[in-house]
Amino acid sequence: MASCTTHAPVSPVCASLNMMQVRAVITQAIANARAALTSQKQLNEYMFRIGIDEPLNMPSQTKTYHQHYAAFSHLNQPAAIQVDSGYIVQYATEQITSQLMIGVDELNSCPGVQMIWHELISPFCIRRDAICDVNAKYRTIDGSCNNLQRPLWGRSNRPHIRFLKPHYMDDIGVPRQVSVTGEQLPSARTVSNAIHRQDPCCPLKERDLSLYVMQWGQMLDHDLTDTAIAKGANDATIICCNLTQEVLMKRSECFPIYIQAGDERFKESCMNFVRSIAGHSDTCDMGRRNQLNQASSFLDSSFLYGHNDEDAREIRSFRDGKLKMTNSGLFPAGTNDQTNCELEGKGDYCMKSGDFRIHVMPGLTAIQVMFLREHNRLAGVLQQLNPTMCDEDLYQEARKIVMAEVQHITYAHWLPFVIGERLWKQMGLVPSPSGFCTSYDCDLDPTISNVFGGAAFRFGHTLLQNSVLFMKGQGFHIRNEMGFNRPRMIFDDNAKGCSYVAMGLSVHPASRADGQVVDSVRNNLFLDMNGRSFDLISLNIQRAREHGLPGYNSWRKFCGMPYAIHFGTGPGGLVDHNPEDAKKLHSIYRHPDDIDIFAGGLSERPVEGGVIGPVFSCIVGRTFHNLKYGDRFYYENEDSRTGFTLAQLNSIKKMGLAKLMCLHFHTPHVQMVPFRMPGPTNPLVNCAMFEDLDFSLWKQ
Ligand code: HEM
Ligand SMILES: [Ca+2]
Repeated sequence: MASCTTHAPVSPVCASLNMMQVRAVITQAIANARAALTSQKQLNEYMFRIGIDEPLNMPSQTKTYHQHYAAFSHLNQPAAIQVDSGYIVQYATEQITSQLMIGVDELNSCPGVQMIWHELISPFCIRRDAICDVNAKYRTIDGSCNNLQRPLWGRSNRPHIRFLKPHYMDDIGVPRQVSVTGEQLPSARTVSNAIHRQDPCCPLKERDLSLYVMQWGQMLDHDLTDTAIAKGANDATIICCNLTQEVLMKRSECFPIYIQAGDERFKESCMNFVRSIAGHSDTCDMGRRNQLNQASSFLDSSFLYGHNDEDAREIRSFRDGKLKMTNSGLFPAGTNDQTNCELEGKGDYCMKSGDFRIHVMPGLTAIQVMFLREHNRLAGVLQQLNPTMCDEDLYQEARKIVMAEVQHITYAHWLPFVIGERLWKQMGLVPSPSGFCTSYDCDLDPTISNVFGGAAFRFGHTLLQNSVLFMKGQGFHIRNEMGFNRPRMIFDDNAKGCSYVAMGLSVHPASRADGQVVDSVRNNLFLDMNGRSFDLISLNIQRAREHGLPGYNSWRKFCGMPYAIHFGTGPGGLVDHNPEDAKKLHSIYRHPDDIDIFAGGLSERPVEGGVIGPVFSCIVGRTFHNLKYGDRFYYENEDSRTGFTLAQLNSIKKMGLAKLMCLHFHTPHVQMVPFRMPGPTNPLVNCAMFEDLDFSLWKQ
């Protein structure tokens, strides 16, 4: 008689395994991983003690370029506690697969192996979980419980998702370093020099787009991604250069960038590069290395409100629904961190906002301040209308409106300039002109993908100019190097500096999106008093390799485009590149399969009306699709508990960046579309002409 229970057939590999032996191998691998972790920590402490690793510096000291980098790449507490478990899971996975000589996917398909693994790893595993209030009216801070069936989707401090299986040399976690021909890949710096060097003449301007397109992009990036990077003892910067080969081999988080002799900028042969920490899955499965995103994946203005509860609490005033704000309308100093910026003048301090990277460029600080002011304005008006509303409700309602404004400006106004109108429409990203447009699909995972943060959304680096346009008086240019992590410009003239920086963005053309990147970040990133600096583009290329991101050709296939089998621009080749760029790629790569995703993607011809090429547009478009359709709180969704009323929504849809600039940057007029340069088709308009929200609709 046939049995009613059906068992999945056990694969021949699983059936051939001796479970006693498997248990012994796993036990030993975990023990080895723990021992390796201990010796890593001892080595880190030693390197710190003997002064090789660089400590976080004191506020009064001038920063080195490493300390500037450290000020930008912060490890949050909720990520820091996962470092050890991530290390153990990854190290043990490597050992088990090599000992048993069986691939990780096959091992994971054996129920017996899985059972033993989970039993033995559980004491070292930090399992993630979330308890949801299904009736909650508002988003959580960390993004948990957005999807009520999968409450962890999109939460902060989880690994990225992968659109494609990673490409590691050992299939588990060793970065790609070898060409498909078997030779070494060109160094990331060599690629940067060959493909991304700025034409010495001048960064040509991008059509008529203003630098606001760039700045809005970085703000979005800081809403969506913040990859955790490994730190040494006491949060020191791990140093990977000038070490003996023996020590370097022992520092598993090191992946330094080799610089060829005769480099146009760097005399030394090594650029420091530290790997992102290994993050494990929610249940600590055996698996390939993946990286942790400290940001909440949703487009939820977490750059302002914080990606975790601790940060969110620190920036709230807990009075009248407002965020903490100084009399000059700036963020106040954090309670215990003055290391994330460089103090240059009397009264300078490092501001505390929802995202740690607020100071990296003054334009970013200004746009964050704009939303701080907007939040407090909204909370104030809501309180006037509804005097009995408590702090919590005022905070949440104001936050809900700010999040909707950011989503609206992003989807309705910013995206078409980036991915072009055709794709914007094709991918269903256009908000409806008025009314609801409910689009929620609970099966869509909105978690940010590795390739988005690790490569595609870094496209903004090509839009940068070499200077900040400071609109004090007639306005003047200040080199970017004077602005990295330095809030001085913002504090200038009793904090009016913030408006001078912000207004400069709207009248400063973006650099052309041609794959070339200005020297201020490609040669002089975080330039310090010793004349030392980084190349941001080398970091991007190396980062993608160390995250295991497959090469450009694999992403062409992912996007439904034909593989390039030669370096020509005709059929079967690099059909989305100009001949000069294809030639540059040919000059350094041995095979089209070797082309790094950042280099290949950024050097594509932009799609019509956009600033990025077809591959990056496909990845960015798909991400914003997931962020719209996979977000239960997306602003256009009709939901009587969590959404807006029809009239409120229509009022929000009339808001734009121009109005926000008028409200918060002391200006009498702004051009219609601040993402474009002012001109005959985009004239300056008196601020009184821009509509504000109809607040009567929020009277309860
Ligand atoms: C304003 C000047 C900017 C500076 C100084 C800057 C600097 C940096 C640095 C130092 C990193 C980390 C590199 C690494 O080690 O992997 C980074 C990452 C990144 N940048 Fe920029 N950036 C700027 C503008 C932008 C813009 C305009 C965009 C997008 C439109 C952007 C998107 C990104 C993304 C997506 C990442 C990866 C973030 C993560 O996953 O942690 N950046 N940037
Ligand atoms: Ca977010």
